[in-house]
Amino acid sequence: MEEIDHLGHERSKIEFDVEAMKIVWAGSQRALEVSDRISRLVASDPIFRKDDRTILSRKELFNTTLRKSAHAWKRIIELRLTEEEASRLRFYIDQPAFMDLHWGMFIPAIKGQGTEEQQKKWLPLAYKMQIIGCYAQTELGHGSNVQGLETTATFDPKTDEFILHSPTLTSSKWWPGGLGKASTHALIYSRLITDGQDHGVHGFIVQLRSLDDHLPLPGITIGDIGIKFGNGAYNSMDNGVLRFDHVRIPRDQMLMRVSQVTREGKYLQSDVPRQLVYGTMVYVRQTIVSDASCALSRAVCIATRYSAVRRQFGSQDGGPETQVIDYKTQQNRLFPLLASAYAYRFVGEWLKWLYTDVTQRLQANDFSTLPEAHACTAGLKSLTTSATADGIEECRKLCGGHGYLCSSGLPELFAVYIPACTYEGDNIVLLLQVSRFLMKTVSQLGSGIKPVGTTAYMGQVEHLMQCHCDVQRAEDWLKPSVILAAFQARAARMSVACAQNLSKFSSQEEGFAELSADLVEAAVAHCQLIVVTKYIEKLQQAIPGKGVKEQLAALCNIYALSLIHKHQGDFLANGCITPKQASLVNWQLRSLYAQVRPNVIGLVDAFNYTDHYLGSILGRYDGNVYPKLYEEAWKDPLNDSVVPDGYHEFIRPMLKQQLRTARL
Ligand SMILES: CCCCC/C=C/C(=O)SCCNC(=O)CCNC(=O)[C@H](O)C(C)(C)COP(=O)(O)OP(=O)(O)OC[C@H]1O[C@@H](n2cnc3c(N)ncnc32)[C@H](O)[C@@H]1OP(=O)(O)O
Ligand SMILES: Cc1cc2nc3c(=O)[nH]c(=O)nc-3n(C[C@H](O)[C@H](O)[C@H](O)COP(=O)(O)OP(=O)(O)OC[C@H]3O[C@@H](n4cnc5c(N)ncnc54)[C@H](O)[C@@H]3O)c2cc1C
Repeated sequence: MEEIDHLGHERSKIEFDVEAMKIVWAGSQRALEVSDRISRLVASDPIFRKDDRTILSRKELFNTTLRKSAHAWKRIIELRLTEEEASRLRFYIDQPAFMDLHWGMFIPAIKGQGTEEQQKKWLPLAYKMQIIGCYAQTELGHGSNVQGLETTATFDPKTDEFILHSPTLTSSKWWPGGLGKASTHALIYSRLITDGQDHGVHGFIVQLRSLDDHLPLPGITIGDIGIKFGNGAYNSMDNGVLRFDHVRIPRDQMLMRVSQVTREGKYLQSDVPRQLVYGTMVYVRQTIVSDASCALSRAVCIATRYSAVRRQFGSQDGGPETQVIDYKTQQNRLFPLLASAYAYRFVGEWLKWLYTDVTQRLQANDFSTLPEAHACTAGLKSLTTSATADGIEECRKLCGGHGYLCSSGLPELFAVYIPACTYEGDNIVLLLQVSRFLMKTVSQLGSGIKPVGTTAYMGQVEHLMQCHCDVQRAEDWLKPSVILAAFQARAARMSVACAQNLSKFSSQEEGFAELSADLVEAAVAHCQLIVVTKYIEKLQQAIPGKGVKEQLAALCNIYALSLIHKHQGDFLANGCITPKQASLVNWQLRSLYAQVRPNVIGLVDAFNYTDHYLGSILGRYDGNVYPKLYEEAWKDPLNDSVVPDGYHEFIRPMLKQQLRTARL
């Protein structure tokens, strides 16, 4: 039977080159080719099916994680996939698994904090999957406060070993992904004690389970922490609990790039900053920003396609009803999310560059950009994950009732995504780190230290404190210089106001505690400025393809102006814009929505997601929603029998009881 493209009419209206946009989204022609090939490979392999996830029991679900991971590894070897291809393969399999932590944290931690010798010993084993590693930092009692961790690693000079111990219940490691059932090894973050002295938290490679029978090694208690939010979803991951009872490991299993313990038990601190022990978190936070663009684009793709298929009200003379995507309220909720997905893509690309740059500098013992890298990764991780989590939920609502069905793909996406607001640093805790960095920058303004990088705008603080927004007509809001000036003035004024208020407290600490809500808002304003700036810089590059740059520019304006609208309280209260200018923002937004409306299906097609990856009937490429929803309903196990199990036990006696009561 010939397949009908129910979105064909929409696709015929597209005014730009979708294939060229796919390259922009993927990052390069080669990245697109890899992504396209690997996503199809996954989609065509029955072992990677995922449509049954929500009805599997926890054990069955975890079993599919093991099966999929083993099969993926087999395919990686058979097809001799590169590291990039293998990482795309895991991405498109789209099932949280211990492998994510092995490749995403265990290996990067050894690379970042291990000496050359340690890397030579451990990395080949990890690359060949001869050991499986996880990242065990968080404890039952402490997650955000890393300095509060309680696990101890006490050096025993007699045997040249560390003794790992969990002295309290709250020191139990709690949460690490892959720890519960799969990992053989872990990177354990624990307090280093030598000669009775506590040197704070350091990383140690510890074997947890036998490589022969997978049983925990002596002194180790280990298990899964239990079922988490949402059916299926993150429950494919074995987040674990772990306790040590005086477990001994050789001295050379402490990661020694930042500091060392000698054979004699002497603690040596090299001249690299101690914060490098936190380096893996910086690396992962950077990847989480790009991941946010993936999760948000996925939800937006589903909501956009479905909004073009769905019709409700507005039928005249028997004609078709209105596509819900044509309601201005739908556009006002959906199009800023589409724009955010693109914005996060570009800021994610830039952050990757920043991270590579800081890593190269660190190799050369240049630590000058580390504080900025920490602030940017922490802040952008926080900003993008919070907005993405909210955005996925908004997309569910944009799909009306059907969005609540698991077959829409949105409930599972939401459940899997939301912990991103918590893991790798609670979003508020991370924003407070950004505000600390901003307050330091403001305090140094008069000292001759010139702010650089993402805080360079603070160098013009005097101008930014009193400048006026140059908007007379709605179209003036399309000028990048006008948008940037407004965002810079808002960010600078909010930071300066916080700094001035902080100075009224007797101690910095007390001021920070009291003003933390304002400080968080100032940090958000700064991070939004970074995203807007990086998007505008992206548009200054050559971008080939008919109409591609125009669409990206329209989305950039939607991103920036919808933020001004949403946060107009900030912009107005700080005098960055006038009420008249705020209302012109809305006029301009409506006109931008009209400009992108014919192109939105093309803009989500450019994500190049297969139906398998999207995992959504509402978001199907062909828009054939209703027959497939109808078909899917019958697959539910409840429909295996016409009369439900339990009818004779529960329903029938109740009905008969009612009959008797009615007769009385
Ligand atoms: C593949 C995805 C799957 C994800 C699976 C999830 C995995 C995980 O969740 S792993 C566990 C992640 N845990 C966290 O993210 C914990 C969050 N907490 C922290 O990162 C830190 O404890 C802190 C940053 C919130 C505070 O650290 P603390 O040592 O108490 O630092 P201070 O606030 O006193 O700051 C001291 C100084 O250090 C700077 N700094 C802090 N972190 C970093 C860093 N990562 N890199 C560079 N610099 C850092 C901080 O800015 C301070 O600087 P100064 O103000 O100049 O003194
Ligand atoms: C799905 C998932 C996977 C995870 N995977 C791993 C893993 O692989 N390895 C690992 O080590 N850990 C992992 N974690 C743990 C994770 O990193 C921590 O949960 C996270 O860092 C938050 O710490 P917490 O749980 O201690 O939160 P808490 O700090 O207890 O936060 C509770 C509340 O207190 C607030 N709060 C805390 N401190 C402050 C402050 N100073 N000022 C203002 N408000 C504050 C927070 O904003 C939050 O609202 C995972 C967590 C989850 C949910």
